[in-house]
Amino acid sequence: MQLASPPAPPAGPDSAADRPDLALGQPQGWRERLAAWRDRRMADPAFRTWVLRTPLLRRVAQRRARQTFDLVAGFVYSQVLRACMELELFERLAGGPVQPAALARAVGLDEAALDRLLAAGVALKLLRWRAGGRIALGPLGAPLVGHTAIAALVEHHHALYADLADPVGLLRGPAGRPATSRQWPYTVHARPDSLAAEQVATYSGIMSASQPLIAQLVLDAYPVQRHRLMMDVGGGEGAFLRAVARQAPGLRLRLFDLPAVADRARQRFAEHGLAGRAEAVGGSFLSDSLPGGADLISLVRVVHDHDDATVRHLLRAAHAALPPGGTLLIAEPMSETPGAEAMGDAYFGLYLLAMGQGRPRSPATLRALLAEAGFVQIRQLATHLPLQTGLMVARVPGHEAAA
Ligand SMILES: CC(C)=CCC/C(C)=C/CC/C(C)=C/C=C/C(C)=C/C=C/C=C(C)/C=C/C=C(C)/C=C/C=C(C)/C=C/CC(C)(C)O
Ligand SMILES: C[S@@+](CC[C@H](N)C(=O)[O-])C[C@H]1O[C@@H](n2cnc3c(N)ncnc32)[C@H](O)[C@@H]1O
Repeated sequence: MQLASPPAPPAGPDSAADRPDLALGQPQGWRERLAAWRDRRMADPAFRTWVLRTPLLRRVAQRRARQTFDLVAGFVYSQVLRACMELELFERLAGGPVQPAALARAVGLDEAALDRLLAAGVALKLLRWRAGGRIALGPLGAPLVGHTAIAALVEHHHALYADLADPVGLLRGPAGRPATSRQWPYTVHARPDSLAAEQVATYSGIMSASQPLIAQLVLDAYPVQRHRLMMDVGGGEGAFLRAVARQAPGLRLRLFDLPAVADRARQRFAEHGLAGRAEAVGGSFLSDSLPGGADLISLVRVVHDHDDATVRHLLRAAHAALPPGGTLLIAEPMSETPGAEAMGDAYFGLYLLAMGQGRPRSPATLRALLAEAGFVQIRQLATHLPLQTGLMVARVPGHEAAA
């Protein structure tokens, strides 16, 4: 089989790669020069066409083309998922395959419109066709049945979607407050401890609803039961501590959060029969000292919400509130998470930008901040599902006085 040779590199200004007016960089060393040559070839339409016609290379090109198309069209896929969730299709299919006509009547769509959504859902593996033209759950849709955590997160994305309609505008610094930042009022309020109940209700609800994505993963990775008193700082309505209470019956629990949030947590503890074991303390770690007495402090999805100066203050406060030998546990999406890079640096990077403060941090960055605050024995814990959460533990130097 005679393989056509690759086309000669393009010359002249018409090649997209040859825009000297835009080119800013220069390769340094042979590795970068080789990479620059490769990149220029990939920017050449004739070369891409040649690769797609070359059997040994075609599969690579097709995979890259699909990956690129998914980047281009990903926002459409997200909205297909949102439509399926808004119409509760997964729950309606949980009992087995359904005729599209019956589903159309149930969701109030005309059949042609529903057919368009069903075809998209099948293409995205959320749904699948069954014999007789019936529609059923697909491999990605089945785990979403009754998944209130993901449903809550998908529903709350309307603000982020609006903010990312103009991503460069967001990056340049939006004229007004991004819609996402309004969902998290403690990021824009000078005295977050003065936030009223109605101002904290929505975000606290989203966090509680999404806590199941995190809690068991943390508890599988770290034995909280080895401690006496655990204080969850920024603990929200206490969903994480309620999971801890089930896992470690002997552990005393304390939650620290803004007063209006602590009130919600106190009510939830009472509702779950934990009033005698779990206390909720209202305050702000920006202005108040953290209560002492805990030998384990957790920060679950808190550190990434804040810029470095606040993080340094918070870590020093945690260090001061722990006894010698006390432990700090940080659980949150982290940058540079192997296998979940897009989650850490693309999703949370832009999410926290739209939130107006905070950033995803790599374990190495967190390690440096923890060491700066005086923590030692800093280590990252492996989680079986890197999606969404990295875990780090650190200790206050010294040994705890004998109990
Ligand atoms: C024969 C059988 C039964 C199976 C064989 C095949 C097989 C093994 C199938 C596996 C099925 C299975 C177990 C699937 C599991 C699927 C899972 C676990 C899916 C999980 C998806 C998680 C998602 C999509 C998480 C999304 C999280 C998001 C978007 C989080 C957003 C968080 C935000 C906005 C936080 C905000 C807080 C702030 C402000 C940043 O601090
Ligand atoms: C993203 S939520 C995480 C909640 C919970 N840890 C979870 O993972 O579900 C961040 C939490 O930090 C709390 N928070 C924000 N600023 C605070 C402050 N200055 N002092 C105390 N808590 C604060 C918020 O009220 C909220 O409950």
